[in-house]
Amino acid sequence: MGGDDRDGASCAHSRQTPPGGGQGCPWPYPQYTDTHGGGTGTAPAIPTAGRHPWWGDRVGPSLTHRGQTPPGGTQGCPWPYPHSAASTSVGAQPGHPGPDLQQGDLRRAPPGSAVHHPSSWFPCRYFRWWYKKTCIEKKSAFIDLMCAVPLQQIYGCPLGGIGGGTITRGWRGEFCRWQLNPGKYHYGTVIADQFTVCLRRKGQTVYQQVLSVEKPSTLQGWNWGYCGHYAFYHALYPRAWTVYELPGQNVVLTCRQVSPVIPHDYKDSSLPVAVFIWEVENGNEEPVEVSIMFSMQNGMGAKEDKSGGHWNEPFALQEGGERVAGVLLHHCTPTNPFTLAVAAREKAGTVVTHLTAFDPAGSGRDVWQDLLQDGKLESPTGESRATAKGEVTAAAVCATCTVPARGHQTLELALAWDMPRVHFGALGRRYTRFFGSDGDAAPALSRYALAHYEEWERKIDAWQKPVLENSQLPSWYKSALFNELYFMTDGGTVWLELPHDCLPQELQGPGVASLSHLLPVLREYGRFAYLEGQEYRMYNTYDVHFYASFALVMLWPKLQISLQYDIAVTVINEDVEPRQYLMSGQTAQVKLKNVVPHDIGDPDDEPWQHVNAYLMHDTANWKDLNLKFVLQVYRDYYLTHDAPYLRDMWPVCQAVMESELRFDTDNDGLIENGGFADQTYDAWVVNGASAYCGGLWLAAVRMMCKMAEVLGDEETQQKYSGILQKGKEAFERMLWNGKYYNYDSSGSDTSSSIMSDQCAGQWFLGACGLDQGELEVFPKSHVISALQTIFEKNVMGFAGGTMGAVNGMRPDGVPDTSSVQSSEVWIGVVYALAATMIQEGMVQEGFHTAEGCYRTVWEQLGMAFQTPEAYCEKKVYRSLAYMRPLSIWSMQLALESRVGRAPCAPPPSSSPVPGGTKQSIGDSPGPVASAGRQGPCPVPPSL
Ligand SMILES: C[C@H](CCC(=O)O)[C@H]1CC[C@H]2[C@@H]3CC[C@@H]4C[C@H](O[C@@H]5O[C@H](CO)[C@@H](O)[C@H](O)[C@H]5O)CC[C@]4(C)[C@H]3CC[C@]12C
Repeated sequence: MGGDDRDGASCAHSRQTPPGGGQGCPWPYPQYTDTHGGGTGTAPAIPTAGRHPWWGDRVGPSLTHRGQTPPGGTQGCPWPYPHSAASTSVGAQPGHPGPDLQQGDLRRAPPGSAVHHPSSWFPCRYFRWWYKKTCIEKKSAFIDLMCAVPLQQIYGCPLGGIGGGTITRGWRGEFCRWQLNPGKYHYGTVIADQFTVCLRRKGQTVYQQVLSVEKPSTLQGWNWGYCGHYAFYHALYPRAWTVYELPGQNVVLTCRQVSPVIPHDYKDSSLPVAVFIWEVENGNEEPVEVSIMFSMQNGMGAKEDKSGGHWNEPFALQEGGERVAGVLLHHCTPTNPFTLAVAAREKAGTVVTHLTAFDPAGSGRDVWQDLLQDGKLESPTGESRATAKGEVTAAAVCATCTVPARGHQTLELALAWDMPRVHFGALGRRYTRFFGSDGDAAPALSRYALAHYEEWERKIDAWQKPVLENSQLPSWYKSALFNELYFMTDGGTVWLELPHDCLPQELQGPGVASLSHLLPVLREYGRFAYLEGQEYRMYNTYDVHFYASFALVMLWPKLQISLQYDIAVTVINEDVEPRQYLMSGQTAQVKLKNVVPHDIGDPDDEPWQHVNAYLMHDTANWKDLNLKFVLQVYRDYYLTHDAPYLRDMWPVCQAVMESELRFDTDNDGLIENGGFADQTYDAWVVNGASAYCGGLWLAAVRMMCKMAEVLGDEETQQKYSGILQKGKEAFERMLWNGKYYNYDSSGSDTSSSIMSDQCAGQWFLGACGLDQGELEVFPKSHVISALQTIFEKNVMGFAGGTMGAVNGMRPDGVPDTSSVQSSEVWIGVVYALAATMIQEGMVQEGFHTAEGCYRTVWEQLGMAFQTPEAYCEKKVYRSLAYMRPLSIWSMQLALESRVGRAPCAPPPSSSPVPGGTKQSIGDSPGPVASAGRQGPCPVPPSL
C-alpha cells in the first residue's frame, strides 16, 4: 500500500514559510483570492482576537492569505475552468476559533450607552425572554445572544439547489455545515464522509488514501493525513473544484462539485442534489486502475444519528439509457425523516460497487481491506438491519475505471437528499412537484443529477462567462459576485410548493382576494424564504432583503415576485396578539394592518402564519419598511415588466404610503424619525428628518408618481407630486449642509455625522432610471458631493481605505461611536454604496470601496462562505452568514445599466484610487455583458 509518507508536522511547518517564495512547492499556500493574477501577493496577515463589548470575541487567528497563482496557473486542471475563484491550498493552517470567551456577555454595555436610557433594561428583559424560550418552551431563540455560533474559518461552497436544504463542504473537503431542516443549522464535520482513492497497477494496489488532511480518532484503520500541500481548492459558486496530486504516483485527480443553481430556472434549481465529477489524469506510461470511494454516515453528525432505527439499502436505477447505482441511507427520525442517496454513474468501462453498511465509530478496517484487496467493494445484496439506539451507521459507494497510459478518464458520483416535508406549515418542498413527496425520490434525484449536470454546467458557464471573461472587471469582483450567492441556498433557504387543492390559512382572508395573481404566482413558482442570517433566524427580514433583493430579482425574478406577494398578504392581515418589546419594554400588538412586517417569521415557529419574529422593537413604527416595499415594487416592475404584478401591488403601495404619512408629523412633505432606532440600523438612534429614511421616503414618493403615471391614476399622481415638491424642499433645507446630507435634523452631537448609506434612496432611483432629468429628486451635484465626501471620509479615512466604508463618520474624520452600529462596516451597505457610486459615474471609487470589504472578509478574516453583517476596524464581527451582502448584485446591475453609455474601465485590482475623485466622474463602463437579467436594459411598457 502506498500513501503519503510526509508527516503532519512537516506540512504544518512548510505552511508558514514559503520555500523559495512558494514557487517550488505545489500550491503551498492558503489563498482566498483569484488565481488569475489579480491577487496581492501580500505577506500572511494573522489578525489577533478582538472582543466586542456586547457579543464577545469572535475572531481568532485567521488564515494567511496570498494572491498567488498556483504553478502553471490552473493548468493542472485539464478542462476549461474559470479562474476567478476563491481558492486556497488544502494544506493551509486551519483557522482556530477564538478563545472561549463569554459570547454575548450581557453585563457589558456598549460604549455610549446611557445608564438611564430605557433600553438599559434590555439585558434583563432579553434574558427573561431567552430563558423562557429556550429553557421552558425548549425552542431556539431567533437571535441567541447567550450562545453564538463559534467562528470556524473552514467553509467552502455549499452543496444543493435552492430551498431543498444544503450541506456545506469545507475548503479542505470536509462535510461540515448541515441545513437539512430549513433554517436550523448543525455545525460539525462528519468524519466518515470522505472520498478515498485507490490506485492499482498490474493487478496490485499501489496507493490507497483518504483525501483528507484529518487524523481522526475513529476509523483509524484508514490511511488519513493526506498532505494538503498537494491539493488546491477553488470555489466559484455554484461550483468548486479541488486538484489533488497523488505524491509519487504521477496521477492528478480533480474533483469538481456542481450544484444546480441556475438563473431563471425554476425546476432544476430546486433540487437537493450535487454531483462530484472526478477527472483522472494518468501521467504514466502504463495504465492505472482508479477507484474513488465515497463514504457517508447515515445522518449529519447530530445526536439523532444515534437515535436508532436508521438503515441502508443498495439501489440501482436505469432510465432513459442512464444507469446509476449506489446506497440509500434512510434516516428515520420521528420528524422530518429523510433519505440520502450516494450514487455513481455506471457506464461502459466504469464499475460501481458498494458497501451497504459499516460502523463509522469503529476502526473501519473491514472497509479499508475490502477496497484494498481489489479496488472494489463487496457489494452485498439486501438491506442492512436498522441501527440500535446509540449506534451509528454509514455506507460507501465506489466507482472504478481504468485510465490508459498518458490518458484521462472521468468518474461521476452524486449525493441527493430527499426530505419532502419541513417542520412548519403543511406544504412540501418545491422539488416534490417534479419528484413526488412520498420520500422515495432519492434514487430518481441522483439519476437525474448525473444525467443533467453537463447541461447545468453549460448553463452556468453561459451565465458566468461574460463576467469572467470581461478583462475590465477585477478578479476579486468576479469571485465576490458569484461566491456571495452561496447565501441564496445556504441562508436557511426554503422553497415550498403550494398545491392546487390546499390553501394555507393566511391566504384565506377576505383582503387577499384583491391580489388577483397571488395564487397563480404562488402555485406556479412556489413560496420562497431565506433567513436574515444563519445567526439571526428570521425569514425574509424585509429591511435587509431590500438590499439583497437585487440578486433575487436579477436571477430568479419570479421568486422575488412571489416573495412580494407574500409580503403584500401580510400587509393586508393583522395579528392582534399583544406582546412586550425588548428594547422599550412597551406592549403592543404583533402586527398592524397596512404596515410591512419586519420578517415573515421564525423557522422554529410557523413562518407566514406568525410574522414578526423580531421582538427587539415594535416595527410598526419603523420608518423604512413600508418605503422599501414601494421601492421594490417599482424596481421589480422596471426589471421584469410584470404588469399584473404592478396592478396587484398598487393598492398595497397606496395603503402602506397612507400609513407612512402619519410619520410626517409637521406636514412638510417629509417624514420624521421617532427618536429611537426605528429603521434597519436598529441600534442607531435617529431623530427628526433624516438622510436615510427621508431619502428613502422621497424616492418612494417619486416611485408612487411614476407608478400612478404608468397605471393612469391621475389623482394619486397629483397627490404624490405635491408631496414630492414640498418634501424635496424640506429635505434640502433641513439636511443639506453644503457637502453632504446630515445624519438627522435633531441638532444632537452626532446629527452632522456622515452616513455611508445616506444615498440609499438615490441608489434605488438610479437602479430604475428615475434619477435623471427634470424630475430628479436629489440634485445631481448634491449626490456627487455626498458620495465624494463618503469616499473621502468613510472609505479612505477609515482603516487606510482598505476596509470599505464605516457606517458613520464624524466630519473631523473620527468614526461616530455614539452607537455600536455607527462604528461598524456593513458589507451589504458597502456593496450598495459601491453600486450607487457606479451609477453616478464614480466607477473607480465604487470598485475601491467594495474591494475593501471583499478582501477583509474573504482574505483577511477568512470568512469565506459566511460573510457577516458587520465588522469593526479591530477584527470584531457580528452575525455570521448574513443576507445583506447579496446586494453586490446591484453593482452588477449598475454596470449592466451603463452599457450603451460611453465605455469605462474599473480599476485593475488593488490599483490606488487617484487622489481626487473628480477625474472619474463621467467615466462610464465598458461593455459589461449581462450576467443577471435576460435581455437588454429594460424600458417598461406603459399599461
Ligand atoms: C440594548 C442595546 C442598547 C443598550 C443601550 O442603548 O443602552 C443594544 C445595542 C446593540 C444592540 C444589538 C445590535 C446588533 C443586533 C441587531 C439585531 O437586529 C437585526 O439586525 C440588523 C442590523 O444589523 C437589522 O437591520 C435587522 O432588522 C435586525 O433584525 C438585534 C439584536 C442585536 C444583537 C442588538 C441587541 C440590542 C443591543 C445590544
